[in-house]
Formats: sequence, structure tokens, C-alpha cells
Amino acid sequence: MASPDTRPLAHERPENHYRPEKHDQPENHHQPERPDDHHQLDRADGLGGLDQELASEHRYLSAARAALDHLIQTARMRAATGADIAGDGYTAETLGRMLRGQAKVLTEEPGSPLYFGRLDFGTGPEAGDHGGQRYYIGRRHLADQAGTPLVLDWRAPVSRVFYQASRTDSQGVRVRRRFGWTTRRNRPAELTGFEDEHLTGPDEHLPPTGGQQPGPDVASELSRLVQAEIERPRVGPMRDIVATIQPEQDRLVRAGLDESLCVQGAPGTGKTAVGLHRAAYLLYTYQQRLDRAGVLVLGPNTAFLRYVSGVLPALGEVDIRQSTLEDLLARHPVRGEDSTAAVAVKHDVRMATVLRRALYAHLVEPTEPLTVPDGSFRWRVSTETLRRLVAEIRDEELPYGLGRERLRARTVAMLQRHAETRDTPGAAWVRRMSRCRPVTAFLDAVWPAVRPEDLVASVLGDPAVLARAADGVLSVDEQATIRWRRPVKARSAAWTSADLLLVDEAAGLVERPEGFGHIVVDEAQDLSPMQCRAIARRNEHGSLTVLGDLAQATTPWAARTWAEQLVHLGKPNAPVLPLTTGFRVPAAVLDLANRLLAVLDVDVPRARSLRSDGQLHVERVADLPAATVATVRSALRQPGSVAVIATDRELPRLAEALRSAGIATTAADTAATGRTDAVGRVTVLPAGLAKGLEYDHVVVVEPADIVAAEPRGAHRLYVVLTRAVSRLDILHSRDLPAPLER
Ligand SMILES: Nc1ncnc2c1ncn2[C@@H]1O[C@H](COP(=O)(O)OP(=O)(O)OP(=O)(O)O)[C@@H](O)[C@H]1O
Repeated sequence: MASPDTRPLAHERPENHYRPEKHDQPENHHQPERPDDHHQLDRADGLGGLDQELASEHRYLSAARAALDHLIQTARMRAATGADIAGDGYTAETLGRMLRGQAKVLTEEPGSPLYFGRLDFGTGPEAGDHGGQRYYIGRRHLADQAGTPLVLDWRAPVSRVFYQASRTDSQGVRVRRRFGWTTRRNRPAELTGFEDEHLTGPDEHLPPTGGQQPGPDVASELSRLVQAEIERPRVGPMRDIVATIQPEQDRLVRAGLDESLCVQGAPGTGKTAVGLHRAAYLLYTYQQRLDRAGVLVLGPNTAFLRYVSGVLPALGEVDIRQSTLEDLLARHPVRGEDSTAAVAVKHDVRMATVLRRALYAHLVEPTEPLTVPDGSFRWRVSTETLRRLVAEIRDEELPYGLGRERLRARTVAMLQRHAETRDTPGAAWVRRMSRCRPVTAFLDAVWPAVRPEDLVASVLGDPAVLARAADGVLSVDEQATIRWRRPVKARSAAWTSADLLLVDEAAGLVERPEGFGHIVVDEAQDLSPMQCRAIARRNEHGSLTVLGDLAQATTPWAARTWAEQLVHLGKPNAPVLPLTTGFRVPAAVLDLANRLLAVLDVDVPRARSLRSDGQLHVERVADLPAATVATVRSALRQPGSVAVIATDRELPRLAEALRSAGIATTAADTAATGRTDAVGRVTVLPAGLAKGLEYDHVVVVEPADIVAAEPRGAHRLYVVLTRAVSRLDILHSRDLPAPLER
């Protein structure tokens, strides 16, 4: 990349923060500012100089905006003429699509800030090639017409320094500047101030964040703009954290494409954010490799995916597939339902052995020679040779379908050897022999083609097939649990969700599925071994980012250790790296939730919150619906989102009480659409859907019921309590679960 031009580092002042008075009342902050977040400048201390500095920043912004406008116009013009200049229809269409896409991406975020930070390198040896340079860092690369970079992409190598440099290790940076912006609908973001950290100058200490000490890796001198961003009310869907990625997160985001990682992180430590930013980083850095292979992000449910769906497009990445595992495996609609016991057996890793055995039971040892007529000749392959070929190919452990094709090819090669004694058979001869009836009949008898659906239907529908394949693997009772009551053809089977997992396993035995270059797996603690295998076979040659928290494991088959889970995911050597600094949950709430860890029986590091600003309120009440209405009413006096979380059983009567009281609510299935109008501010959410989501104010109703509702109820309660960004109300009429009692 060409090096950005050097600009004079004029007008520097030692002050950490600057915001001119005229911008005192922004409407809607991109990085919210509160008047007391910024040191107001003493006029005698050089306001004139700082005004000049801000004026100079505004001039830079104007230049950047002009460059962006030019880019947009050029892209639009090219999109309009692209079809005419391309040589053929296909190229025209591809080019047109690309250019239209480019124009769209550029114009889609007219209001968003073009950059969020600036680095001024010093001239000492640590600055290396960057000595004396100044770089602006933003979401996208932007250059002027001459090609001079005006804004560097946050993923560019030098941008790493923006996230990693500190006073103890300045990495050559003299000043790191963060910009404050306000955004207003349909208007360009307004630059309202900036904040400087002098990393090599005299010790200018930013006030500590207060409350608990942050983790060792997090800058103990947390920037006020970063603090404000972390504490801002949550409205609408999840946003990117590109301006405020912390050093411990940045190290995970920027790990190389060949590195598989497992991130064990307590609630709100930014696992999801890290996973999404990592996907964007990898696409930028390894574009060619990943353009072909693709990147997949797997999330636990559609509400969660909807909540996070805006993050990657905001980072300019629209070609990343985001899906639930169920949707990824949905070859057929789900029409049936399993008993709890049947689901447990079908998700058990032993089913992989059962299916493999059932599949390979189709192989039959050759018992007679193969004879193939060829004009006036007849070629013959002996029984013994055929047996040897089958045994050799079996040992190669190819997918079953490829094994069949290899047997075809090797058999024809044998025939060819005979034919070569008379003639020189060419490609057409090989093709003809490959498809001739005797060869295909031989394959059908010895190595028959098997469809995955038929295999699963025969295992579940034919007790004799199941008994043979599951002998010594599943108990007789377990076999009875999963057996269909009568045989059903695959075509008319009422597949259950767990059956489709078996069909996918079977398909993976028959053929290699389409793989991805990188897969980000969120909430990975909840995956069953069979689900892990479905991911592993799509990632044989790629790498994984595994994100999760053993303490939040709520499924019956959830992992107890990462070592075990990583084996099923096919990456046994991936390092398990902790994230322990909480960005969501305030300290008071986290302290309460952490008390549950003692009964969860998992070995995880505790989270420490960066936030001391939250509120926790626990109240025993006689009338839960009435208390919920009163609590939500008072919650609505504050900005931000509100969620009422309870068991499935409790929720309808709470929703009804809210409705009767005239409080509009959003149902759980639309909970994550990011509506910010009054109707969408209150969500009623079953405890089972809360995972991965967050709300400013959470009202948890009757925790004891949440614990009692399912075998891993205490884990569920831990998830539910840690959804709160600012305020948590716990309403209960029964005794609280023991760990929560004071
Ligand atoms: N460096 C950061 N700067 C600002 N906000 C951050 C940062 N890291 C995380 N956050 C915010 O903290 C919240 C929690 O992040 P995220 O949902 O990624 O955490 P998580 O570890 O996946 O949580 P959970 O396990 O509870 O689902 C989000 O709102 C996210 O934007």
C-alpha cells in the first residue's frame, strides 16, 4: 500500500479531550458524549489553538467527503456504462453487478463517520517506516483522486497499532486521537470533538474508569470516548465495535487464517463481536483464498442472527453467509417431532458409528469374475483381482460415493490393460467402458449407490438393519427409542430436526460436502457431538473460530469441557483463549450472576465488569403481573430497550397484563428486529430465547421457575441475568434460588 502523505502535526495540546461549546447538545451520538465526559478547556489555556485544530480536522473531513463523493459518482457512472463497454453478455452482467454493488455500498451509509481515529507516529526508531506519519483510521479505505490514502481501513496492517499501542508500549505512536461524532437521520455525521492520548509524551493520566479493576489486558486508562461507547443505551440491532476494539479482543480478531481458536468468554465479553470482526478481518486480509472458499457465521437461532445481522454489512462485508446450523442442514422441511429420549440418542456421537456401519454393510465381496465384451474381444477381470480392488479402496477411507467411482475407474484400468495388448484404447474407449452395462452391474452388486435419505430411512425404519448396525453400540432400549413404528420410504418420511442431522452425517459419509475457508461458530458450548461433526466436515481444510461459554450451556448434550468439544469439531489442537472483561453487564449485576457459577459445575474464569454504572433491584412481590407492569412503566422513563424475561408458562399472563395496561410489546419472534419506535421498546421474551441478546433494562420474573423449568435451569438463569446492559430488576413471589439469596 502506498504510504499516506505526511501532514504537519501542528496545534497539538496536552489536553486529553476537546469539544467546543457550540457542539454541546448533540441529538444522537455515534459515540455518545456527555458534557462531563470532556474536559472543558480553560480559555486561557489555548482555546484558540484547539479551535484551529478542530477547524483543521473539519478541513480534512471536507477533503475526505469530497473524495468519497467523487468515488460514488464514478462508481455510478461506471455502473451505468459498464454494460456497454463489456465485450460479452456475461462479462457485462458481472461487471454491471459489481459496479452497482460498489455504488450501493458507498452510498448506503451517507451518515456514518468516515473515520474514528488518527495515529501520529513519532520520529524515533520504534516508529520504523511510519516515522513522522499521520494516518486516519476508518471502516473503509478511502483515497483521493491521485490515489493518496485519506483513510486507512481498520484491518490494514498499520491500523493494528491503533488498537494495540499503549503508554507502556507505544509502538512508535506519539498521539492516538479518537473522534467524537453525532449522527442525525439523513444527514452526514457531524464531527463534534476529539480526544488525544499522548503515548510517548509526559504522563497525562486519564481518570480511571472506577469500580472494579479491568482485566490485565484492557487499557487501565480507558479512553472516555470508549467508556461512553460501552455505556451507551442499546437501541436497535447490534452495532460494530470497530472504533473501540480492546487489545485482548484485537489479538483474537487478527489471528491468521490458518489459526483455529476457541474463545471461552463470560457473558458480554465481546465474543460475538470478536467473531464478526474476525470474519471481516479475514476476508480483507485473505481475500483471494476466501473469495473462493467463503466464510460462514453460525448462530444459535434466527432472533440472534437478526440481532447481529447488521454488523458485517456495516463493515462492508455482504458476502458472508450467516445461518443457524438447522438452516444449513435443511435439505427437507421438518415435519416430525422426536421424544426427548430419541433426540438425545440421535445427537449422540455413537450414531455416527451406527450410520457408517449401516452404509458399509452395503458392500458385498465379489464372488465371480467380470467379463466385458468389446467388439470381437471379451476382457475378463478375475474374482481375486476384484476382491483386492474393493479391499484396497475400502482402506483408502474415501467418502463412500467416491469409493464407488474409484472402483469403477480401477476396474476399467484393469480392462484397459488387457485391451492394450491388442490396441491403443483412447479416452472415448475409457468413457464407453466406464458406462457399459457389465461394469455398472458389477458396481451395483458390489458397491451399490446409496442415497443419504435412504440410508437413514433404512436405519430408523428397518429393525433388522438397525440391530445389525447398532449391535454393541446402542442398547436395545436406545434402539427402540429411535426406531420408527413402521418402515417408511425416505420420500414420505416426516423428518425431524434430529433426523436431518443424521441425513447430513450420512451425506457426509457418501460425499464430501461443500466446505468453507473459515467458520465462526457462536454459542458453541451448546452443540451436540453430531452437530459439531456437521461443522467439522464443512471445514476440513479451513479454520474455525469457536466462541462460547461453558457456564451458558443449556442443551442436554452441551459440552462440559472445550477439549472434548474441539475434538468433535475436528480441531483438537485449537488453543482455548479466555475473555474476561465484561463490556455489557454492570458490576453489580455480574456479581450477582457470578454467585450462580458455584452450582454450575464448570471450570470457567469469572468475568470482571468494566462498568460500575448499573443498577440491580431485587423485590419479593405478591402479584407478579401487577409488579411487572409497574416496573416496566418506570423502566420506560429511561432511554433504551426493555425486556421482560420469564418461563414460557409465565410469559402469556405477563404479556396480557402489559397489554391491558396499555403498554405495547414486541413478541419474542420479532424481538431482535431492532425496532426503536415506542411499540418496539418492550420485548416479552421466553428465557429459552434470551441467549446472545441484550437489553438496557431487563425485568426477570420468578427466577426459581426458570431454574425449575429444565434440567439445566441454573445455566439458563445465568444467561437470563446477564442480558442487562444497564439495569436489572428481579421480581419474585417464591424464594429465590439459593445462590441468589443474600
Ligand atoms: N471493545 C468494545 N467496545 C465497545 N463495546 C463492546 C466492546 N466489546 C464488546 N462490546 C459490546 O458489549 C456487548 C456484549 O458483546 P457480545 O454480545 O459480543 O458479548 P458475548 O461475549 O458474545 O456475550 P454473551 O456470551 O452474553 O452472548 C455488545 O453490545 C458489544 O457491542
